[in-house]
Amino acid sequence: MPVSTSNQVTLEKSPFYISDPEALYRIRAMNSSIMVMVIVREPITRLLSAYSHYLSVSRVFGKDVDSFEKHYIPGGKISEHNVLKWGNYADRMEYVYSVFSNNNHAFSFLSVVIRKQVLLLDGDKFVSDPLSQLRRVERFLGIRQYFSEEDVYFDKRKGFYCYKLRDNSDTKCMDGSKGRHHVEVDPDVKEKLLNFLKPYTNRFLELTGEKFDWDV
Ligand SMILES: Nc1ncnc2c1ncn2[C@@H]1O[C@H](COP(=O)(O)OS(=O)(=O)O)[C@@H](OP(=O)(O)O)[C@H]1O
Repeated sequence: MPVSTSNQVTLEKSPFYISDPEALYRIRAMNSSIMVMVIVREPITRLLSAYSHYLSVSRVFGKDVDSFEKHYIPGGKISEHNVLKWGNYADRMEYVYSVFSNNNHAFSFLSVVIRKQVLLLDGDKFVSDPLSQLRRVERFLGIRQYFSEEDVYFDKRKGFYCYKLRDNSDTKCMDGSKGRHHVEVDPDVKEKLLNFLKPYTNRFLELTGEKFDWDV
């Protein structure tokens, strides 16, 4: 974690914090006022993202790769392990809320916990309208509004928004491991996965009280 002074806010990120309950308890023990931001994506997009990661890692190690369908639905039967590992946020949010509410009745205190210490960001909006989510981050952290239309532009080559540096005319996009190509998914396969995930997705929406522009 970078060193910071008392008038600075330190940010630290890892995709593993919310999936590892032990890490969450250790974070809370270190500083119980820590604020947690979780970026969430539409369930199929999340599975596609995890699949793109699996493809690139497998290629580095020269391993054979399964198709998207075979990876998540081997032999026509959904791989609960693979799908739930990458597509189920309900369990993870339950950990986050229970650790940060510091009591055995996490859910009666949920609204307070969400408002004060846990922010859910919409990862799909982060792609289409990054400023909307950056504003939410600024408000949540209680820092002055910094980002504006001047700071971002849509980079046609990257296919994503990129950043304009303020101190010179340079630009910065996220590196090649961010915004990887997503394979096309057969609509029937998509429907099968969404149906399987439906109870988990509904539980997640109920748990968080958030609204997303997804098909559930
Ligand atoms: N501006 C911009 N440029 C590139 N990528 C963008 C951008 N905004 C959001 N995204 C989405 O961020 C996804 C990668 O996020 P993370 O780095 O948090 O994921 S992880 O830490 O690697 O798990 C990445 O997911 P994948 O497309 O699956 O790679 C992107 O969809």
